[in-house]
Amino acid sequence: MSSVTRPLRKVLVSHPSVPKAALDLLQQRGCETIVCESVPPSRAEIIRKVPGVDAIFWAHYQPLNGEILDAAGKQLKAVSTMSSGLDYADIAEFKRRQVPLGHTPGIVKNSVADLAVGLMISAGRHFHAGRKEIENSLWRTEQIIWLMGQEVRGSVVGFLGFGGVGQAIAKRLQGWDAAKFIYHTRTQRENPYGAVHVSFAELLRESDFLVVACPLTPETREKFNADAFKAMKPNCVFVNVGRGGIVDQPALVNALKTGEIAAAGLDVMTPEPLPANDPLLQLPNCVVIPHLGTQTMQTTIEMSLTAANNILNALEGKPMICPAY
Ligand SMILES: O=C(O)C(=O)CO
Repeated sequence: MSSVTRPLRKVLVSHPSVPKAALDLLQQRGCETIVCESVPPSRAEIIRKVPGVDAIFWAHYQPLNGEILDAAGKQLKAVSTMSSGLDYADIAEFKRRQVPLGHTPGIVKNSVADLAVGLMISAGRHFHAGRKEIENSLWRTEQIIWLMGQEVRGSVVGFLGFGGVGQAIAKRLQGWDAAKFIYHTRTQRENPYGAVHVSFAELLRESDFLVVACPLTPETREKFNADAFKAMKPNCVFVNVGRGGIVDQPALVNALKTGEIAAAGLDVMTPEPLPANDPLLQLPNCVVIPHLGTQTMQTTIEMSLTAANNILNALEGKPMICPAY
């Protein structure tokens, strides 16, 4: 009996640190992986290596657009990112050319939600300001009222966006005795957490913690502007694990300086990387971390496997696990 060997399908992998598990999976399922070596990824290297590939494993946050699709060629059958957010991808261009595009939202929600809860507590209880007081020999043992924070117990926890990440945060906060969960999204979301759909104005007015857990879109860009911060409670702890562009950052700096809000915890900001002399870093009431949402090996490996499976499914004519459109 003669066996027919399928030609190897070529997959360009845009970064050399993609977990081996994903490369092994692609190779075991009949793909040749062409791995770009440059760190940070070099567009020139990608453009040089991408012509003629069947699929692209896009493992970094540079623009993923018509330029890359043109360089790849018309035989391209699948692209998957290794991220939840797709603000750097020209989805309209993928739709127009009917190139399947995948991403990894379901996986990231757990590690991002863990981090969001960490930011709620570290910002709400003044970890950064407290550390600075120690460094400046200003630990006030003589004071009773000093670095007073916001507890989750009895608080209204509000969410802009209540998809996978927002609901994973609410799940983690079950049992923390929040007064209620409220959220603002375009449409109401059935949810087991008793979270109530409210207008954006109510979200601003009522939240003691306000967590941004939505993607950056034309609708959400700079949604948190000077007017929004003015409408928030002075004790409000603002947390952003969505995207920096959802916030007018100078307005946030002003709100934190003037006490319009109490504190902020940011995993995302503008720009990334944030320059070491950025005003955000001067604020004692702002916890800033360098976009660590998915920085655990467990989640990174799972994201890479989901991206590989998105690609394999599309190459085998099946729907992607997490299609972007
Ligand atoms: O997966 C993403 O898009 C993230 O930004 C996780 O933090």
